[in-house]
Amino acid sequence: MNYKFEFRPYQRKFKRPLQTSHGIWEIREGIILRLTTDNGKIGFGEIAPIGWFGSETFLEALDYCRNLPNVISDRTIFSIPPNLPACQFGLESAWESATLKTQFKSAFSEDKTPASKSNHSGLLPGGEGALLGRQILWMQGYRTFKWKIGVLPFQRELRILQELVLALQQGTCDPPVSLRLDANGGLSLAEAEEWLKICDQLGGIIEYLEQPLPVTELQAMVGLGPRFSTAIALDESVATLPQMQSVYRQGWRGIYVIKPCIAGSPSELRQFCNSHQIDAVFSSVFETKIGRKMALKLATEIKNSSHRATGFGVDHLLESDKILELLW
Ligand SMILES: O=C(O)CCC(=O)c1ccccc1C(=O)O
Ligand SMILES: [Mg+2]
Repeated sequence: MNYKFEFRPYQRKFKRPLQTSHGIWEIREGIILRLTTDNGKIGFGEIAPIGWFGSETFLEALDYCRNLPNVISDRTIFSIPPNLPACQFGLESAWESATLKTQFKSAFSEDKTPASKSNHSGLLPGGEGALLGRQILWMQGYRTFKWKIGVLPFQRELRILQELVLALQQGTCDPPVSLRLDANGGLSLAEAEEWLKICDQLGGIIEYLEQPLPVTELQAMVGLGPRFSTAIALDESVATLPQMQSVYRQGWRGIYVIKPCIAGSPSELRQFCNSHQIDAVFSSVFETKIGRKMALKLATEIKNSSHRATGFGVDHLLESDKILELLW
């Protein structure tokens, strides 16, 4: 089968530049794809790379799209090289929605009811902003939160954490409130041990510490696991499917944060997750609703991921993606 291939680059600003231990992020750039079948069916997809996280860069993805012909075949879609995982995701998801028997009602609509918020983790603003951010996200229905650490000096972050935890512990809640800490690979081993000790003392409210050490320190993270009761989740270390396969082979049986939009081919991701009993948390890369729809579909299909909140509570950090409707 052949498909007409069209693409539109987009830019979306963060309301406030996002600070992680990798640096500052001001604008999310991505590409919306549209495939049209011979009989007029349309499918949308999204390429939302994060170069600093281990996928191709936006420019590499753009270059790939610019070099594709106006008409492509199944062979093109299923032979994208592994160094372009966000392109694999974008094209294959556009293909899936164009060839699906029942088409999505609208590529641009999504579920925004408050009830759905409690299944998502809300990403708190960095630093002190987390405290006000928690109040707002709480009122919106979030009960799982994530906060970035390794950004400010340790003592300051510790004081904010203590306040945050006190606020979260007020009143009772079913299911219980939980907080995830994400270091984005920015801690030293000694700092990671310090944070894990503190987490252990907080009585179970910390669901996990995410990517404490850099990608190169897998064995050290494996070694931390049994020494603390707070769980460790890998994120940067499992950015793409080949990385997931590699850390699985190396014995990682802790949590995998899966960002479908940069992981690679959706069908290969389904296959990997359904053939290994991995503890998965699905997470956003600040994609638009186009990429999110496919990412959440995967999260639902992959059975063993159901008990943990998914990390898609991020829209409050970005300008609206309404402009998408004007692309075509
Ligand atoms: O996972 C979440 O809850 C929110 C998404 C998130 O934190 C994130 C979004 C884009 C790039 C990196 C990360 C990260 O988890 O480090
Ligand atoms: Mg992370």
